[in-house]
Formats: sequence, structure tokens, C-alpha cells
Amino acid sequence: MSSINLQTVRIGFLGAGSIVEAMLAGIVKNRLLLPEQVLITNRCNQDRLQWLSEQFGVSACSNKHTLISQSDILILAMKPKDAAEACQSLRGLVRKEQLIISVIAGVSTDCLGEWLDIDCPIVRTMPNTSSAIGLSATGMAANRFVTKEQLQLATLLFEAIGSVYTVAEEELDIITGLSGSGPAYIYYLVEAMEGAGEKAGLSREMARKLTVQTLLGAAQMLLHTTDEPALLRKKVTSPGGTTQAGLEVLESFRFQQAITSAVLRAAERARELGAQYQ
Ligand SMILES: NC(=O)C1=CN([C@@H]2O[C@H](COP(=O)(O)OP(=O)(O)OC[C@H]3O[C@@H](n4cnc5c(N)ncnc54)[C@H](O)[C@@H]3O)[C@@H](O)[C@H]2O)C=CC1
Ligand SMILES: O=C(O)[C@@H]1CCC=N1
Repeated sequence: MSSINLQTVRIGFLGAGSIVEAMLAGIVKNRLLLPEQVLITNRCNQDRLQWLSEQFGVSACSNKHTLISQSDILILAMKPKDAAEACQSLRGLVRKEQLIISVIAGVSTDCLGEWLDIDCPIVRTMPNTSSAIGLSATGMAANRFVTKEQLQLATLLFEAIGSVYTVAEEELDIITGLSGSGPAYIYYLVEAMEGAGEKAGLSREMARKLTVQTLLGAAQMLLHTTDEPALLRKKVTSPGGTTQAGLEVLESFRFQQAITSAVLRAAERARELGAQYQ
């Protein structure tokens, strides 16, 4: 594996759904790998494979055996409920020198290793769909068989689609609740803000533009100043003004509690999924 580098590595995706589409878009756009270095397969949807292949130039592979024998890195990207069966069907095909990377929520590296029935290097990750534009926040943890070089390679791969944080494996469930599921919370907020603008008479287009620019500006402020979010919030809030009136409504609906509970519940769900399909 030490001789494998980004110029020569071949990566096989087992699973070709939403997260793989986002990752392919990021990887191909970023030119990290040539499309010829990427193979994809799924359970049975040929149309989907063909579409991804046309979209990104990667090779669709309906034969799992071919994909496994030709790949240096295998990316497991099926739903947690399908993971046991998928891994068990790979028994005897996966080679010890192959690096396994999982993006599956909740499922531990120990569990994957048992299903695969081999002591192989496994990197468990939690990216998000902003991978498509190179802005994922990805948590990553490695099992004891992963070498320094393999971890570096996995890090380089995910850095091409965003920021990477190497963490203790136990932290991946809360990372799943926070940044794996996180884009959905933000989109939900955008739906509500844009809907409010529209309800009060703005065109949908104008409401969308104002909402997105506001979000972008706030995110950039958080990146570029050392101010805490609470201080930035206070700077917007004139006593007795409009923001205070708005925040009071959010408080009456226990906004902060709702968001905190959502993140923690999603993390708990990741743990449940891991335990449920074990
Ligand atoms: N969608 C998201 O935002 C994120 C998803 N994830 C994780 O990624 C995984 C996939 O999620 P999505 O892409 O959203 O799901 P999806 O339902 O869109 O795609 C799942 C894919 O797995 C394939 N599949 C099922 N069984 C298979 C097998 N035995 N062999 C090969 N392929 C098989 C399906 O055909 C499908 O292409 C999940 O475990 C999820 O927890 C992780 C981070 C973010
Ligand atoms: O909803 C899910 O289960 C996956 C994991 C993180 C984002 N989507």
C-alpha cells in the first residue's frame, strides 16, 4: 500500500447514492483523481450507474468482483441496514492490503471488520453532501490496521472535498448528528426564512437571494472574526429593536433547545443504527 499514491490509486465505490454523487462531484471537479481511477457499483440500479458514469466520466461496474479486484481503496457507501449483507458478500474477495473507507453512519470499524471477516485497515468517516462543492466537514477515525501512509492518503482524498478532522472513533456519532446531518438543518432554516419573505410579499427569487447571502455572510463572519457567535448575535440586536422582537419569538419556541435536541437525537440515532444492524 505504501507504493500507492494519488496518481496511481484506484478507488471503488460500493454504493452510488446521494453521498457518492456529492463526493464524485467534488473529487472530479477538484481534479484530485482522473475519472479513470474511479469505479462505481450499486445494488442493482443500472440507470443510476450509467447516469453517474456520464456525469463524471467514472467507470460503472456491474460486476462487484471486478471492482474489488481492480481497486486499491474500497469505499463502503450503502445504508446501515444494507451494510452487513454487503460486507458479508465481500468475504474472501477483500485483500488485506486494500484500504476500506466507510461513510456509513453509526457502524463501527470493529463491526465492519467482523462482517468482512478479515483484519484489514478500515477508515471510518462522516462527510456531508457539501462534498459536491469541496466544502464538506468530514470526521475521520482509523482502526489499528491503518498505516500512517494509508491515513494520509484517506486524508488527502477527503481534503479534496472539504475540511478533515481526525478524531477518536467514539466521536463520530456526534459528528454525524452535527455536521453529517447538519446541512439538512440549515436547508430547513432556509426553507422557513425564504417562506416568510415570500409570505410577506417578496418574490421567491428575492427571498432566496437575501436568505442565502445572509447565511453566507454570517458563516464568513464566523470564519473571519474571533468574536463568539453570541457576541455577533448581540451586535445585531438593538435593545427594543427588530432583532430582539424576532429572537423573543424564537425563544418562545425554544429554538436553541430544539436545535440542541435535534443534533443529540441524530447522534443517538447513529448509535441506534450501529447497534440495530450489528
Ligand atoms: N446522504 C448524506 O448526506 C450522507 C450519507 N452518509 C452515509 O452514506 C451512506 C449512503 O447514504 P446515501 O448515499 O444517502 O444513501 P442512498 O440510499 O442514496 O444510496 C445507497 C446506495 O447503496 C447501494 N447499495 C445497497 N446495498 C448495496 C450492496 N450490497 N452493494 C453495493 N451497493 C449497495 C444502493 O444501491 C445505493 O446506490 C449511508 O450509510 C449514510 O449513513 C454519510 C454522510 C452523509
Ligand atoms: O441521514 C442519514 O442517516 C445520513 C447520515 C448523515 C447524513 N445523512
